[in-house]
Amino acid sequence: MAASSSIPKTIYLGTFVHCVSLSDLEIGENGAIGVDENGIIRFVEKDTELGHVHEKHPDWNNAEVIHLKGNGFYFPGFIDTHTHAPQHPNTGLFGKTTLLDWLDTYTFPMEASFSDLSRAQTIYSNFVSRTLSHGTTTCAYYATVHVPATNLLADICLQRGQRALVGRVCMNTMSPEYYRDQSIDSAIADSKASIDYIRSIDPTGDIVKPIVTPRFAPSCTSDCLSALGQLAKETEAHIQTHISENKNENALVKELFPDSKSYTDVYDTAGLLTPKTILAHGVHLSQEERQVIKDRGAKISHCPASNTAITSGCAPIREFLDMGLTVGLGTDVSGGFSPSILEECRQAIWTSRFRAMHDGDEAKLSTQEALYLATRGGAAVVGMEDRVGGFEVGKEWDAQMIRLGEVKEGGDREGRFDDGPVDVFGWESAEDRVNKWVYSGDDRNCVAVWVKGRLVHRTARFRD
Ligand SMILES: O=c1[nH]c(=O)c2nc[nH]c2[nH]1
Ligand SMILES: [Zn+2]
Repeated sequence: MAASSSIPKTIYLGTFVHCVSLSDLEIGENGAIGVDENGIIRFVEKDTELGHVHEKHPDWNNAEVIHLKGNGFYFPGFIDTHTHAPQHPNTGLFGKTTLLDWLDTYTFPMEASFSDLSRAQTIYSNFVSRTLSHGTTTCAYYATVHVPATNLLADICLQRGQRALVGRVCMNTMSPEYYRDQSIDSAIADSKASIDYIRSIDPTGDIVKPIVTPRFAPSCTSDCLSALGQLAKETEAHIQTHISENKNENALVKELFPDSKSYTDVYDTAGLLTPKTILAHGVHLSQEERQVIKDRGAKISHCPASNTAITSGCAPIREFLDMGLTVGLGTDVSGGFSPSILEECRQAIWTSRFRAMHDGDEAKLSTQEALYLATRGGAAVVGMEDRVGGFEVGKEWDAQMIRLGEVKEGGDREGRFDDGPVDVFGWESAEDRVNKWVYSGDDRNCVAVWVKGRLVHRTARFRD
């Protein structure tokens, strides 16, 4: 169960930055946001001061007040739409592998070791802390095939207050003997057991929810995929899987499913493409496949760091956005080499520029667009667009407090760099400060994080 925490009614004062559309960032200086005891935003005031707020909202006179000092700003919590918590110890370990040999060399041995619950406890609690410290307030997690360890990951997220979709991984074929589901019946029973457990610890699904997780088409027989589609339907659960990440993988899918029209068709036939489905990668999807995904209302998790690290390719995100697909960002640890969605924003921007070198300048993603994918786009991918992703009355307070380094006139750092890598000299506009953060900020700049009004991470610079 979640540690019971009473949240004081709080007024947050300072600069607020969020995306109002794919291409527009709103920067409100001298703002005030009132968050009630349930973590719901009750008012948003622009260009104001505390006295005026108290005059306008007299029943908030006793509310706690948090002033954001210096040159920082509040930003919505990041949403990681695809990552693998058990692969955290392998972060940065991929050598020159590509997907299929990477799985055999690094991934399966690490995931298999999660039969040991104390190991799972160490790695999962570390990874949840790590992602929170980077401002990730919601995460769609792959766990492993093990029910106890998967349930433990859900326990940890609930206890720490991070919103999470937690999935027991299904893989009944083409996987090592030491790490696979032994039958379709046992795979479905184990997934059902994990779904039931996660719903028992958080019946409202406010913080943790289950997600049906076929690893990817080559790891599951078509009967297993169909049984998982049926399970998702019966339990009204979310679904996550990988699709069209790598060319060798696509060739394998063609060989394993000769009667299917395409990779997308394999999932469609199994009933796995729904409005609650998250498809990671999609680098090599044909136009027809993209249209089927759109027609089914399924969503795309763009994982650019992973796509580059294991040399899968550069996903055509501009084309996806132009045709109206819903897209968010995923760190895809440990194909991806960082747990940070801020890093993923940069990688999405770089990848779009590599596409632009062939496709023309329209392919480029702007800073604003990357931030949109990291927040509102991600919220839509995980089905929480009415609750999180921006600062509006009625939304929940999932936010990070960003503080940047301040260079004092004539001052020297004297060896102190704990305020992060971004130096602000004082003449920068608020928009400049956001850009400096996106291109060179890191977790040292994320000094506090809230989920549904609860403080879930803080550093020494919060309130110093
Ligand atoms: O990026 C990936 N990570 C994985 O663990 C995986 N399994 C199948 N396909 C995958 N792709
Ligand atoms: Zn993945």
